[in-house]
Parts: sequence; C-alpha cells; structure tokens
Amino acid sequence: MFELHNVKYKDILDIEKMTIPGQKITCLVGQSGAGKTTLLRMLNLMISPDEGEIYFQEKNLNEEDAISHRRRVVMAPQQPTIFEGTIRDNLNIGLVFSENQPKDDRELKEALRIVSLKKELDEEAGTLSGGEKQRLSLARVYLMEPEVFLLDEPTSALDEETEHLVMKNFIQSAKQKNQTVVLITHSPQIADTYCENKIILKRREEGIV
Ligand SMILES: Nc1ncnc2c1ncn2[C@@H]1O[C@H](COP(=O)(O)OP(=O)(O)OP(=O)(O)O)[C@@H](O)[C@H]1O
Repeated sequence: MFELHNVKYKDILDIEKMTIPGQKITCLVGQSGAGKTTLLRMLNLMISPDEGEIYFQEKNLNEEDAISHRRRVVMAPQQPTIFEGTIRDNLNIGLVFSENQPKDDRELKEALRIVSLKKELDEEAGTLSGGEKQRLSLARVYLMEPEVFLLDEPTSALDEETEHLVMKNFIQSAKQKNQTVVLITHSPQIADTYCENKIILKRREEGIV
C-alpha cells in the first residue's frame, strides 16, 4: 500500500526501504524521538521528504493532491483536537471539513460504542476528561471511513482494560471494512495482541531497522 524508497527528512528519518501492507494492522514502534510521528505526517502529506520517494497504491505521493489524499488516508493526532460544541458537533466536524455529509445519530452512537465512550450526543465536549477526548477524536476519524487510518498513540491516556476494549472494537471494524491501520504504540501488549506487522524505528544515530 505504501512503499518508501531512500526517504530522508532533516536529520530525523533515513529509510532505505519500507513497505506498509494494505488491509493489515501495522504497528510503528520505537523510542521517543525516533521519528514515528514524523513518518505518519509524511504518509498523510502534511510534510514531504527532503529526498526519496513515497508511493501510495503505486502512485508517487508528490503527484497527489493533499486534500483528496487526506480523505483516503486519515490521521488521528497524538493530542486530540476538541472543538467548541457538543459531542455530536465534534463527531461530525471531520466529515464537514472533508466536505462529506454529516452522519445521523444512529451512526454517531455506533461510533461512540466502538470507542467505548458512554456519553450523550448532546453533551458539551469541552468538559470531557483527557481519555474521553482521545476516544472522541478516534470516533471522529472512524466516522470518516477512510481506506487508511494513521493513529498516533490513540489510546495512550486510557487505562489498560479500556485501551484493549477500544483497540479490539476498532480493529475488528477496520478488518470487516478491509481498512488499513498504521498504529504508533508504546505498549508491547497492544503491539503483540493486535499487530500483524511490526516496524521498529530507531533513532537516526543508531540506524533504522
Ligand atoms: N518539523 C520539525 N523540525 C525539526 N525537528 C523536528 C520536526 N518535527 C519533529 N522534529 C524532531 O524530530 C524528532 C522525532 O520526532 P517525532 O515526533 O517524529 O518522534 P516520535 O518517534 O513520534 O516520538 P514520541 O514517541 O515521543 O511521540 C524529535 O527529536 C523532534 O523534536
């Protein structure tokens, strides 16, 4: 699905060759500062490599339109962005920004179920806890139904039990819809339980595996 060749970015990334397969769960692991977030931002066309090529479905990413690429490949950032308004508004805002139709309440409730967030759609989002905001942000990208989810530590603020519940539901749904997931995680348990493919990034001075 993604193929990287001789990709270099500042003194952060130097990747000779990397393949991220489609319709699989790939985990991106490695030390803090190894460049995991930087790599996801590249796959989402928020930044471009200084050197080298990235192919998505055999097409060179530098020929792709960033806006239409981001409809197919959606990133959930490490720090959730919460907007003023209700949970309903916050769920639909990803669809509105990407010029898609908002979803009805039944679909929004299903998204909350997937991420184990037991809240009413009319509640204000601003008062949610950090872990609840993280799940709301994950539900927002779930609703966008992209081909690829790029998830940057999506459950880092959750207790272990909730983390497993959310990952299990989310990944089960992604598998049913033949979606691809690229997941950054610091949890060896999450990586061992859910990942079909593991990529280890090492800090630049130590080389990349
Ligand atoms: N635009 C930028 N310009 C310069 N340096 C940057 C830029 N973006 C990130 N960095 C640096 O690149 C390194 C890798 O950052 P990145 O956030 O990709 O790491 P990470 O592996 O995701 O880390 P963590 O696990 O802590 O989230 C860090 O040292 C960071 O400070």
